[in-house]
Amino acid sequence: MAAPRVTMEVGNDGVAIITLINPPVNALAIPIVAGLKDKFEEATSRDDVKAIVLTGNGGRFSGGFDINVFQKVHGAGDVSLMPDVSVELVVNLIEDCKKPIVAAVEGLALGGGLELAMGCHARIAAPKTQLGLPELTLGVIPGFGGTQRLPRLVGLSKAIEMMLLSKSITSEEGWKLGLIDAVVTSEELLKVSRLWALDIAARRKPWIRSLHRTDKLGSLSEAREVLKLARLQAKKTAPNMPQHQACLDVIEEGIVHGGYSGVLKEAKVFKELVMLDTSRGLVHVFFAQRATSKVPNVTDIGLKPRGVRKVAVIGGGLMGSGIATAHILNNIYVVLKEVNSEYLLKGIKTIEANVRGLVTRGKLTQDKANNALKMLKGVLDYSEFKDVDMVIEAVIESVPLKQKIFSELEKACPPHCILATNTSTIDLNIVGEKTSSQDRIIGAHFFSPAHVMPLLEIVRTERTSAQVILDLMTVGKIIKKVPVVVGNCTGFAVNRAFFPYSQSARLLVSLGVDVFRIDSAIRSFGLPIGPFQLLDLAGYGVAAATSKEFDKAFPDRSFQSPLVDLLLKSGRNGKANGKGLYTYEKGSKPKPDPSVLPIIEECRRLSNIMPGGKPISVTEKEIVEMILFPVVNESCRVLEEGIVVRASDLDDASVLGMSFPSYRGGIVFWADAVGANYVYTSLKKWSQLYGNFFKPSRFLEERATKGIPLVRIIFHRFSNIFSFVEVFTQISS
Ligand SMILES: C[C@H](O)CC(=O)SCCNC(=O)CCNC(=O)[C@H](O)C(C)(C)COP(=O)(O)OP(=O)(O)OC[C@H]1O[C@@H](n2cnc3c(N)ncnc32)[C@H](O)[C@@H]1OP(=O)(O)O
Repeated sequence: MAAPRVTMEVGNDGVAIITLINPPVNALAIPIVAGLKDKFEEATSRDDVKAIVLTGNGGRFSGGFDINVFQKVHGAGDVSLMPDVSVELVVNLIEDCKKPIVAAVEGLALGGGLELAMGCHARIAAPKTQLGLPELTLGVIPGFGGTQRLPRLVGLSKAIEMMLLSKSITSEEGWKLGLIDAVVTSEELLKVSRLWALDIAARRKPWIRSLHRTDKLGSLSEAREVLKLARLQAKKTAPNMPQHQACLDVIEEGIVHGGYSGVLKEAKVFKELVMLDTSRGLVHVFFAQRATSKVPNVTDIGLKPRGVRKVAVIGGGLMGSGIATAHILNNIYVVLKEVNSEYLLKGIKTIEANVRGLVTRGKLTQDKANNALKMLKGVLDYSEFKDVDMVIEAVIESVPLKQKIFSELEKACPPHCILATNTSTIDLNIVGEKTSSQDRIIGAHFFSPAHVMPLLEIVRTERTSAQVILDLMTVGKIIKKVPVVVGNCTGFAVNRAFFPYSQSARLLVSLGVDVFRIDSAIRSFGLPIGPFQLLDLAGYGVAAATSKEFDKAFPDRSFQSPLVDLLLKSGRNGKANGKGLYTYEKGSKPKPDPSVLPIIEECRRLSNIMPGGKPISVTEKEIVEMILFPVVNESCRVLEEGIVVRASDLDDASVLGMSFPSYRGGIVFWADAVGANYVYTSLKKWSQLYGNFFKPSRFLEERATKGIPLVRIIFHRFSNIFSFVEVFTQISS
């Protein structure tokens, strides 16, 4: 790939076109920033240049500052690696330039990209260009003057919404708001921008420095009211993230003391935020998410994805209807098969309700909803299966039933058809045992609700073909999931790594710790709900069934708690029957139910593991660690067995599938931040006190004693199996 560079061409009309070239998104890498400074200095000093147009190569203006530099800053712990762009380039060389500068924006202008454009004296955009300041998703605030210029261009409330929610808008909306001066076709973009720049030079169009504007900010008291509301909202929605309040403080500085003062404070606060763990975690997740689309021997061997136009879903229960919904919403034709018309009707009704729910929440237009529902057909036999490209089986977890279905599918479907199962526990080799199509059998493990949750675990066996894996990855992206390819084992990657999560919570209860205190500690750590509220939500029947699978697979480290059986015996089944550990009333938050306390006492009596018969005394921090370190321990086994391609895949999957807080970077990244040795010594201590459940794995012990971070693994695939070699050099995850 050619080195990132900035070019300049001066036309006969006296307009210098400065172009960013750094595919694929023209990220503002260090050489680009240096190149921009050079070119703007040159254009300013040349007598033959009357005006300047700034644009991006390849149909994309810029995806913002190069996020790789953040990783370098984090690795080196040295914030001075960040170049001075805000004052030196955007204020001095662009906004205060004595020649007019117009940004010609196409495709996308995000983060630093949009900030450069806002420093220009006008912005012309191609249709449907994506405009936004998503820096808060990386744990920082806009750092090239965006916190100051965006409110001055679109108004305070809209700017706050765009920054705090990292919400981008189109160029058409930008034009209505005043962020964009004109929307023109892609073909006309450069021509119109040149003329616009010349018009500014000749004073036929206004020469506007955004930072100097105040007309859209409203009065000081109005602005303070807007900021106050935004602070309250951010406190609720982003309690553990400092960048939201910091962003509002910096905006306020500019309103009270002027834009330039705001720019200076912004630069200072940016540098503080980029060094925090929040930014480290979020930047890690950004790259982790992109890394999942690179699977050795699948995506790097020249295969082309085959189109998937028609999908059959077998089973119209909660999972099957969610899966069908996800496909029809993305224009993939779905045949839903059920065993009788009653179940089929129920499945179709659930899908309709899913789609209607999105319309009610404003996430889908009525038109799109109607079109989506036209992509669905219910059937009771296999006659429609003769031309399907993929089948996803989503029936109950019964081995004989699944085996029967897959041998029927082999006859009913064309030979190219992908045969996928949504099982969450059963070994895929067993599912496909009665077929001779093992190369087409694959796991498509969705998380409930399947049309909402972003993770798709793609489970491969030793025999699944690379083409089938690639095809499912491609469909996954079309239906807006993040596909993570994992190996075949009980629970696959996410449920396997997190099976100790609920077990350790139940173990703590048996040791005398309060159920609701446990949930509250986990919520404060950053998960949306605690393990017991999750138990209520999943239902105790499901919990009992999955526990059995894990007890069977990992008897050496499974904790048998009587709690779920006792709850079931008392007529409770969680949220589903309105009777759980919490009480559920329409319109109010779940409340702890004091009437469960005798059941919990009985559970402790039966477990009989409290040392000396007395409840153990633990801090909130210890509660979190005693629940999550066993998850880290199991994650180590998942890494050692090569169930994931790379450690960061497990980070990504933990964030998307288990709602592990993204600002902590995912389960493995967090464990490394805490320190493998600390995790190991804690688990060792607890295993001596409370038994084998906490016993550190071989992999963790080795990492901890050798001082190697858990993340440092490179996987190679030999024949069709993952295995790994350790490396002792730093690699990017
Ligand atoms: C000081 C400033 O205020 C600070 C900043 O500007 S911070 C940066 C703010 N910008 C952002 O957050 C945008 C981040 N990027 C994105 O959201 C998306 O990549 C996008 C919408 C630009 C493009 O999406 P899409 O077409 O799906 O491509 P996607 O796979 O995400 O990215 C393509 C490649 O570009 C890279 N990339 C995208 N934006 C990048 C950036 N700002 N810096 C470095 N690399 C970037 C990705 O890592 C990926 O690399 P890979 O192919 O090696 O994996």
